[in-house]
Amino acid sequence: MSVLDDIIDGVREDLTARRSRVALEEVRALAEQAPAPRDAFAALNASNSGVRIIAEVKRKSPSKGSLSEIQDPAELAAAYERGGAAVVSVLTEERRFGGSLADLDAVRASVNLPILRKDFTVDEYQIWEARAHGADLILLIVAALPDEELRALLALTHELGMNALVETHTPEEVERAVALGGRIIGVNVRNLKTLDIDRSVFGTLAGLIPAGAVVVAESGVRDIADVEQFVAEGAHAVLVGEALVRHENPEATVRTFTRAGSALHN
Ligand SMILES: O=P(O)(O)OC[C@@H](O)[C@@H](O)c1c[nH]c2ccccc12
Repeated sequence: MSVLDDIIDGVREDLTARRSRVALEEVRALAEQAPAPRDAFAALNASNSGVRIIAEVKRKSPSKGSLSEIQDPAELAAAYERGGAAVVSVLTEERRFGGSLADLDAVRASVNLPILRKDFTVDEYQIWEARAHGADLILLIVAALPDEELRALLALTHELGMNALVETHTPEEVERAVALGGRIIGVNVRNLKTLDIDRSVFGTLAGLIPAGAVVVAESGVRDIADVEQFVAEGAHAVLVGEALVRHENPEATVRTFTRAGSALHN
């Protein structure tokens, strides 16, 4: 069984437990009362300067264990916003990433930016839940689900006025993401089946994504040189977790990364 399959099994179990506490109808009612979603596509698409940074609140990971003792996700997210992040990503998966919906709530209350609820989305319940907790963008991992299910989840996302970051790792997955109508397409340079990083995957796959889509490079950014490289290879936005949560000054790091692309891009 791959790491991805294993993570998804845990996600489904946790989902069953949440669903028995809060019924889908209740979550839908909360989603309908939530303030209107922010336009994450527009936030990521503005292309007149620099690279957009999607700054992630990430406590731990299956490959590295604990990354940082994040005492206050709200304060971290506020630092990302001050540094010029375009979107804040909040990992809500609990077992492997140590996240929660409480982290999402804390971040929603502290920033004005669009928020990505970063989780292994396998069920429409999670999309209603994301909206109920104020998220504007959700993650759909192409490797995790067959096309019919992805299509239904993407349709619900758009119906609720949200956007999806459609994540790929192979040329076939990019083809599927494009055929499904993904407007924000991510290339994760980490293979979720093995957890190995291969930064060269980004350049190979970015060229397969048609104009009009927002192209996001995900994972493996260590420093400004990595950001520059992804931008030179066609990234409009770069999603960064570990390098920010480990840094003593996340605000300054986001600011530096944001400027990294401006000389190169268009
Ligand atoms: O910490 P990093 O290497 O900067 O990576 C961030 C982000 O890309 C990574 O957290 C991620 C990308 N796709 C995912 C899917 C699920 C969970 C996590 C992820």
